[in-house]
Amino acid sequence: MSIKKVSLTDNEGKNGTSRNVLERCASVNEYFDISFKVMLLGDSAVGKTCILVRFKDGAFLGGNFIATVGIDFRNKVVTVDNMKVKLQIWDTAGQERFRSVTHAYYRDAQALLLLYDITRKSSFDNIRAWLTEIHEYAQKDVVIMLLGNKSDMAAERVIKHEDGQKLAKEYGVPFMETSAKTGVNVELAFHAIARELKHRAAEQPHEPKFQIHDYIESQKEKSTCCGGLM
Ligand SMILES: Nc1nc2c(ncn2[C@@H]2O[C@H](COP(=O)(O)OP(=O)(O)OP(=O)(O)O)[C@@H](O)[C@H]2O)c(=O)[nH]1
Repeated sequence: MSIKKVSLTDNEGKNGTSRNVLERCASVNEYFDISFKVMLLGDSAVGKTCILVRFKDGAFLGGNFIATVGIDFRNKVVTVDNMKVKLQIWDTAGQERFRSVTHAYYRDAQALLLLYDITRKSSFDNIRAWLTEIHEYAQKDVVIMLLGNKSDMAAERVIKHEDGQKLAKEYGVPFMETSAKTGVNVELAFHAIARELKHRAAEQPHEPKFQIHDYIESQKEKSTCCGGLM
């Protein structure tokens, strides 16, 4: 699989990425009605690339860990209420040395998936610092979702589900635990984001406001047992 981890370095700057983007845009011709940019953020090795690969290709990138260099993206079109919603999903490098590169992309994102690793406390402790960066660089109304990844690693867990929930509540953002390995809640996370963004963009005055928290709770069982998200 060719996704990982090479697109631009500190020295290449934004031009390297623009070229990359144009090449990819030319090759993407799947029909869509509306398009949004989503970014994956969080410490190195929390599983951002694996979550993206699971969602895009339905596969798990096991084996040796190779850190992302700079930033890369993949597109996926999902259907929301008969509307084709294209998610352009940016996978960022979690390593500190790439921060200045990734900051430049925050302001274009309509949604941010912020990940920690349930087996690594430091990745959870750093979530507050990530949220501070988000508030500094992202759009004010950006949709944020907190994900505790690697939920399949029950024996190594150090962050309780309730702790993730509590932190998310403090910041008023939706939360779920995911596993790129088993696929648990991965589709659901992206579908909830797509739905929230679509409703914001195409909201009718007479329609009740979309409630992302309620949607997630109502769909959780379906996504794990039957693969039938609505
Ligand atoms: N068991 C398990 N391992 C995972 C999961 N997600 C990722 N991993 C492993 O964790 C390591 C890091 O995953 P990546 O997706 O490369 O992490 P990343 O956040 O993209 O890292 P950077 O590119 O450095 O920012 C890899 O060895 C993956 O195989 C998961 O849900 N479960």
